[in-house]
Amino acid sequence: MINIKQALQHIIDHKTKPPGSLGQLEDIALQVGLIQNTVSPVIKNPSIIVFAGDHGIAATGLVNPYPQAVTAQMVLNFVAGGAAINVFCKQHGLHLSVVDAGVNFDFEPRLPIIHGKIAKGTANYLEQPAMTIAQCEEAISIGKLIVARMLNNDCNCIGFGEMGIGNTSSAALLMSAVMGKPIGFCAGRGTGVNDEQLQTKIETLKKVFDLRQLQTLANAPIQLLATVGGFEIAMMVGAFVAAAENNMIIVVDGFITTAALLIAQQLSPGILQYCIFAHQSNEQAHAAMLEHMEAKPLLQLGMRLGEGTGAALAMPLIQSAVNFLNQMASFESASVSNKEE
Ligand SMILES: O=C(O)c1ccc[n+]([C@@H]2O[C@H](COP(=O)([O-])O)[C@@H](O)[C@H]2O)c1
Ligand SMILES: Cc1cc2nc[nH]c2cc1C
Repeated sequence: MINIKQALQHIIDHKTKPPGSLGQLEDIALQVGLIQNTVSPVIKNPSIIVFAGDHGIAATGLVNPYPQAVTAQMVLNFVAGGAAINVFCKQHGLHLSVVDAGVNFDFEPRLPIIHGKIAKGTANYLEQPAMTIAQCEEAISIGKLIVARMLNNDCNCIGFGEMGIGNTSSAALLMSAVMGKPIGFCAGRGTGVNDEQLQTKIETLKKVFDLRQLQTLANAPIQLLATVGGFEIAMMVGAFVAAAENNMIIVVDGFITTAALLIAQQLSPGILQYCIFAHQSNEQAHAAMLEHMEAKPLLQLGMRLGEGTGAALAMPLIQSAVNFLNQMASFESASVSNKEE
């Protein structure tokens, strides 16, 4: 008896092309077939979710060049359809959901956003843990519920994105603790700090790392997340876990999203088999984080925007992988001569 993996590989290898000539698209076709346990997978209602949240540290101005208020302003921009992610979703026919995971702003209830606010931003982790364990667990639960709702709407492929001024700092701290790499290696320019601001960011985050004893939390994902994470990151962690539990395709965006996945991986060790890595962000430590996960990102466009923009751009490639698997002729069906085997 051949198993599903062998069956998929056989079909891929007998399409009218030299073996391996569709490169990474062949890996994606195999992976999606395995996720769905079928030789004819389908992508249904591909969607992007952008989780937004504010960070207490951002109000200090020590780690981020843009003011905290930009998080809420960008959420309103998402709602108005004016952000990069809106443009790409429209172009590629993707459904877009925007989640208020914890933005420091009172959005009108009638706005078309998912109101999942845990609090109006995290606490400043220079002073106290970013959130309580209860808040962290609540965020994870809401993330799971959001994915359950997408599943009910017949979606089986989600691109995960985020928006949160200051969240490259959370991501760097999570990376540093989980991967055991120094803060100076994990912290990057985010939205665009200059050399002097980068030094201040690194010094600040080093202080946080020591103060919060993050080296002791490398294998305590919930505590680590509560100590230096963000509400949008925690909600994304829950969403990742639920998506894997439900055999959905997880499309991972940039630096912050991948940091959330580092935590999700600790909670759900098999999660990577459901993950497709959309792109390598220009945030300098993203490459090392991807390497740590043995991930091969589809795109490298020098992007570092977030919002799920890389995930949105990767969706048509994933669709192409599924389409070639389902629609391309085989050597046999097209009567094309194959190499002698
Ligand atoms: O996705 C990425 O790789 C990425 C890299 C750098 C910055 N960002 C975005 O920029 C914001 C965080 O940057 P910062 O400098 O405020 O920490 C947040 O809204 C992210 O979506 C995103
Ligand atoms: C303008 C702006 C847009 C963003 N989108 C995601 N992060 C962002 C950060 C800024 C500053």
